[in-house]
Amino acid sequence: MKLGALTEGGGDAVVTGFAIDHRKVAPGTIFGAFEGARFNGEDFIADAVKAGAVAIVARPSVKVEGALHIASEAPRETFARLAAKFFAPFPATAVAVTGTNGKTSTVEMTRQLWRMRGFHAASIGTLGVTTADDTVSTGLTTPDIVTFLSNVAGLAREGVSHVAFEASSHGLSQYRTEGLPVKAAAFTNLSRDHLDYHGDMETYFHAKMRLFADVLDLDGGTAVVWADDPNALRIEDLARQRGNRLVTVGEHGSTLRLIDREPTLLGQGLVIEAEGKTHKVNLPLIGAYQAANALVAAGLVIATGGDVTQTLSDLSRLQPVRGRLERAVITKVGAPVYVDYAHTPDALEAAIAALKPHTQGRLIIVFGAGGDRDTGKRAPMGQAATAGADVVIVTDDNPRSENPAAIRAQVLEGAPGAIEIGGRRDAIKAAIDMAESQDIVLIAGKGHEQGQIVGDMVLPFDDVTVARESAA
Ligand SMILES: CC(=O)N[C@H]1[C@@H](OP(=O)(O)OP(=O)(O)OC[C@H]2O[C@@H](n3ccc(=O)[nH]c3=O)[C@H](O)[C@@H]2O)O[C@H](CO)[C@@H](O)[C@@H]1O[C@H](C)C(=O)N[C@@H](C)C(=O)N[C@H](CCC(=O)O)C(=O)O
Ligand SMILES: Nc1ncnc2c1ncn2[C@@H]1O[C@H](COP(=O)(O)OP(=O)(O)OP(=O)(O)O)[C@@H](O)[C@H]1O
Ligand SMILES: N[C@H](CCC[C@H](N)C(=O)O)C(=O)O
Ligand SMILES: [Mg+2]
Repeated sequence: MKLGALTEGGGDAVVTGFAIDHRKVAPGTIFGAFEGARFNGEDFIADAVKAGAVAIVARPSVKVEGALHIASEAPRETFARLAAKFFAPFPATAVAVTGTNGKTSTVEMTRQLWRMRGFHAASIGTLGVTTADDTVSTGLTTPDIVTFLSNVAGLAREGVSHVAFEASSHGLSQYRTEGLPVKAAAFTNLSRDHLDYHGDMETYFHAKMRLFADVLDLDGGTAVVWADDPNALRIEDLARQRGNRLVTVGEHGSTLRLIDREPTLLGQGLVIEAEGKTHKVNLPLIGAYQAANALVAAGLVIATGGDVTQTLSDLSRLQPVRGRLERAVITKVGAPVYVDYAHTPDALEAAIAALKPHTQGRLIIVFGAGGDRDTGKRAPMGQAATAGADVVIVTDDNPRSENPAAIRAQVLEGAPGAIEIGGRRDAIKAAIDMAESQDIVLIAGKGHEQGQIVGDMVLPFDDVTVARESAA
């Protein structure tokens, strides 16, 4: 592609790719120079030009020599728009999910529901890029803009027509998922997380709102809203103002109204009112939170043309999502051990509430909090665990650069009297050894993760495997 086809005054120079890291610049690359949290990309402009960059997207005040300066007050946004032109075409149907908890589950369920209708579908998020054939990890929930757009374009080349992606608040505030038409955008919920990055809840909420204010298609786009969240009305108002269609789901929903939910042995029976009819669904997953995510996923499928009755009936064939209330093993005495990715106070509450109706004895929880992330959520996580579980074991999550004992102490502030066992393997073993036949063990915080981040090292660690080894 010629630079002139992307931007005015670009001329005949050939564009070969896009990069936001100067170390990835090759001859013909357009380099995006952004101010970040740790570095200022503008410091690497000269190096990028030396490496062959043909154009630099940067603020107007910045000096660029030897390449075209594409000046913009919002360089991340401009870069995303140009990169999207370069990487297009994309799958015809793209939808995005934001919210504090439930994004991964919802995009995965959406992918499954589309697949049941015979579409070539994919999802992108914390679990990586998932298609019917495999899952490829990207490292982040919302990859950087170049990885994201090239992945989505690659999916289109493979014949994928439907893609559902997670839009994390970090990703939204850094314009990591812009540029492709988004036909429907979903909001799952808002609760405390990531205040280390966003500062306060209102700023955090506004980062998420960007999905509905800027990213969702203006023409014909649909906002899908979990109507039982206290912030739902703010999203609904915005969607109405912009003239977007609305699909609302939940007890307060009007498109899919949840009338009843009864836990069964292996799942739950849902009664849903839609289009004036009552539908009964046997969802093969436990927990109110999984019902919520399944309904949001159904909302996205309906928003992109799915038939209401068919979509609701397909919910009974959903497969579990990796690391979300995944039953890892049943101990020798008969206690089931679940692994869940709850790493916020609200998620812990939801995971505990999901297991409570299935527990005849005690609920034993093992969890910790990640290092180098929101420290203010630690004590509330301790509180949520103590309020809901009968036995609380506080252990390590991913300490990263922090002192693990100090993280545990902050969690324990909210969980006085809890048992403290630093090593995650020892903690899981202790919980499993302690469990009697009627008890349930919940190992929370790491879900599908395959490693424990300690300092700069990633040590192999999988909660499911460790639980199985401990129960053997
Ligand atoms: C805080 C945060 O989100 N940081 C991400 C962000 O960094 P940043 O823009 O602040 O970048 P920076 O490192 O300060 O560098 C500034 C610019 O200089 C460039 N650079 C930097 C160094 C160099 O030698 N050359 C160079 O060109 C960088 O590529 C960047 O464009 O952009 C980088 C490139 O895409 C990401 O790698 C980085 O993720 C870090 C590693 C991270 O840990 N992110 C986590 C917190 C995150 O994003 N998490 C969310 C999860 C949320 C959820 O699911 O709840 C996610 O979406 O994964
Ligand atoms: N709708 C929900 N309401 C409350 N808690 C939920 C909900 N969905 C999921 N959770 C909790 O959050 C955990 C993470 O779920 P999931 O991975 O789907 O969320 P996510 O938004 O993708 O998280 P992340 O921000 O880490 O990417 C689950 O294991 C569960 O404990
Ligand atoms: N996407 C989440 C993952 C948290 C997982 C937890 N195990 C931790 O390390 O804190 C985040 O970046 O906050
Ligand atoms: Mg996720």
